[in-house]
Amino acid sequence: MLNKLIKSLENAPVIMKGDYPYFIHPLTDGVPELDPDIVREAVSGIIRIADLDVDKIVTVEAMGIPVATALSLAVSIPIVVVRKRAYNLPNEIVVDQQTGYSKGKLYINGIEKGDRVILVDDVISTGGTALATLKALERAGAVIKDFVAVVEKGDGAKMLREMGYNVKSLVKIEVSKDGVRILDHI
Ligand SMILES: O=P(O)(O)OC[C@H]1O[C@H](OP(=O)(O)OP(=O)(O)O)[C@H](O)[C@@H]1O
Ligand code: HPA
Repeated sequence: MLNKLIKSLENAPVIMKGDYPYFIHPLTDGVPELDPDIVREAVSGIIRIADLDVDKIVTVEAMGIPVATALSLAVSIPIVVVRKRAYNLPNEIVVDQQTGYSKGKLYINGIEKGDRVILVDDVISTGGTALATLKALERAGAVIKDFVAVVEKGDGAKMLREMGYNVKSLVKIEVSKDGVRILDHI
């Protein structure tokens, strides 16, 4: 079911960002080109495992957007994009984001108290982005029904599960300077 996604992950090049082994893949980088079949596989997988009894799909710019958009089209649920720039609207929520290779701020608008949401992202790695986003969603009063990452790399998902969050993924991988290894998939 995830044939093309898995094959493409196995063949993904890895570059070092300092000490951080970074895999480059069409779904997580838009590079070199994103085969629509891979997006379809990801969306079918999410629909298979996710709780989609929600009012809004939340994703994080930039590379959560392609998969969240395709999911939104398939299930007719609107998207809220967590942005990396301020709009200074009333009630905008600002949180710090840290990944394995970058630091910044995330800005959340468009979540009302009581909104039932699913968070969808292309990758979870250190869990820094997801944790910041989940905290912001809690501050906004959202009911977080589910969180699905297409690719799970490293220990971030485990950390969030230990904190009590419901974290799902389609493919679990190990990344080293020598390449990507598939550990598990749905
Ligand atoms: O679990 P973490 O270590 O936080 O990594 C996961 C995040 O990293 C990537 O985003 P990035 O901030 O690189 O931005 P991009 O989507 O614009 O590439 C990815 O889209 C996730 O949001
Ligand atoms: O290694 C990675 N590759 C692509 N996107 C990512 N987001 C976090 N880590 C990675």
